Amino acid sequence: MEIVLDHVSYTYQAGTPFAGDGLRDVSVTIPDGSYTAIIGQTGSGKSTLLQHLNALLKPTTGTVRIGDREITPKTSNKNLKPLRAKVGLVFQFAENQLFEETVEKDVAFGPKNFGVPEKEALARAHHALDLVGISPEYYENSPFDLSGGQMRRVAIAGVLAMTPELLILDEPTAGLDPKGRTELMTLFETLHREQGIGIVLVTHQMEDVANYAEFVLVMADGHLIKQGPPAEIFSDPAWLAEHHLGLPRAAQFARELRAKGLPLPDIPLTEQALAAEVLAILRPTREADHE
Ligand SMILES: Nc1ncnc2c1ncn2[C@@H]1O[C@H](COP(=O)(O)OP(=O)(O)OP(=O)(O)O)[C@@H](O)[C@H]1O
Repeated sequence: MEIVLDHVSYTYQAGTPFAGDGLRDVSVTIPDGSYTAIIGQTGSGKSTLLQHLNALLKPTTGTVRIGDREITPKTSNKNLKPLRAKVGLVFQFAENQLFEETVEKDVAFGPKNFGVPEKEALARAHHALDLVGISPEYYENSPFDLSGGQMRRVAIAGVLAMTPELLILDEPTAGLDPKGRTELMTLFETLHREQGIGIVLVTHQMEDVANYAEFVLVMADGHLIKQGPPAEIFSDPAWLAEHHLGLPRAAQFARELRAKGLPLPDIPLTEQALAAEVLAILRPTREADHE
């Protein structure tokens, strides 16, 4: 599902002395089925932008088109439910939204609330739990007895049980350990690749941008200040630093190696790509040593 923002601005508490701009004149297209990352320093408008992608917030001015639905400042809140099922939003610390007595009930709640018959809702819940790696032995447990990482997975299963076309993720791995982070990011990548689910990811982790995103939006002070593929976004470290952003570790390391004289042809963004480039340089040298 394509999403198009056309000159969208959003003001929190508009018309009060506490009014503050969340978004300022943002125009952007998020292509159908893409994997898009949104980066920017704290308070730059990333979460505000995300909430426009499933009409949780409506623009103060401008329009948002989500698939074939147009959302304007005047759009009524009625009939937005089907849209929110198609565009699943995983909030920061999603586990805080768990509330049911059992894991199974929590995940089935969304589809049931949407009028899906009990049996099908449970089948969807089981499928979603399987996708996130929660095995049947946990179905009858209270979600609150699980580990933090498992709770997060159950909350994500709740969103997946709605069979969304697009998954919006607000720092989904915040607070998880490295193994939990990798597992979740791999899950999203698999959903994207194998099921064609579009992903919009807000992250402060430049490695995740380099490893997974096809397209990047950079926010600053409510404005969209740059957009493009990761290689383009990460091509100017000085510009990134100006906006309190950094390079992925592999790119930083590659620059240091190059400064020390290693003739790297490109600045790779991922550890895998860096390893391949370094090996390609070392291999002929090693072969020569053996002759
Ligand atoms: N509920 C609110 N009421 C008033 N102002 C808000 C509210 N939520 C956000 N803002 C303001 O809107 C601007 C954008 O905030 P937003 O949360 O979208 O930024 P962000 O880039 O997601 O930040 P972070 O990385 O910390 O999550 C900030 O100036 C923020 O203070």
